[in-house]
Amino acid sequence: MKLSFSDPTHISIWIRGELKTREVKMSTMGNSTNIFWQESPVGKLERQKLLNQKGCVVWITGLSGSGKSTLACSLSRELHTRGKLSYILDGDNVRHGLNKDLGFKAEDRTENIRRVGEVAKLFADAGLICIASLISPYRKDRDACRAMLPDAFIEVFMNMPLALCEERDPKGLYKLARAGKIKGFTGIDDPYEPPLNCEN
Ligand SMILES: Nc1ncnc2c1ncn2[C@@H]1O[C@H](COP(=O)(O)OS(=O)(=O)O)[C@@H](OP(=O)(O)O)[C@H]1O
Ligand SMILES: Nc1ncnc2c1ncn2[C@@H]1O[C@H](COP(=O)(O)OP(=O)(O)O)[C@@H](O)[C@H]1O
Repeated sequence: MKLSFSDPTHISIWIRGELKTREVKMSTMGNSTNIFWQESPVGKLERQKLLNQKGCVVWITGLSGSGKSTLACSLSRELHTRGKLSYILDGDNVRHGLNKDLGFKAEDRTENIRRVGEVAKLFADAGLICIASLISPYRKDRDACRAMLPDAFIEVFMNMPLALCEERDPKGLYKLARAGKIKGFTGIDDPYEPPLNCEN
């Protein structure tokens, strides 16, 4: 609970039954000016203890049809069976809500990955095992997510040949892309950059 704000550079808050004074710095982040970091009274370690697990992000990347969602679902089910709390952020699903304003041009994909990376970071901070399954075709975008989560980012590459993914084509999208009815489809006329430092 915030108690006083008389000095603009310090606030007093109760943390675990103790009144502490914390320095707060006013900052500018992107277009957000005059903002302060609000400390939480419950710390990350306390959340980990409550949940009996450590938060992290399992980032599954690969071509459409490579098996990302299938693996995400099996992993989540297995973790649940073992009493571990997880949550899946699937590209298709996130594009139904948070990222429905984004398409598939390069800058939109980059923004898609950035937002999912930020959300995944919050889930991991909350103590969950966050499973992100997105094509995430550009190495620099995945690496930016890794940089946000030191020691808590597990990158899993679904290393399936394009020919196999295309043969599976469960949504018929490769067929449409080959027919020129979808432009900029990953693996066909948009690049996929495989990881250089994945964990699998
Ligand atoms: N142009 C193009 N390229 C690739 N994929 C396309 C495209 N258009 C639609 N889709 C469908 O969108 C799903 C991928 O969304 P993602 O958010 O994972 O993509 S990305 O990470 O931003 O590249 C992807 O889902 P998955 O097949 O599960 O990978 C497709 O169903
Ligand atoms: N290990 C696997 N072996 C054979 N088929 C698989 C395997 N994993 C997924 N599939 C199948 O491949 C297709 C694409 O899987 P999916 O998980 O939807 O891929 P993605 O999420 O990468 O688009 C689905 O029909 C799925 O049943």
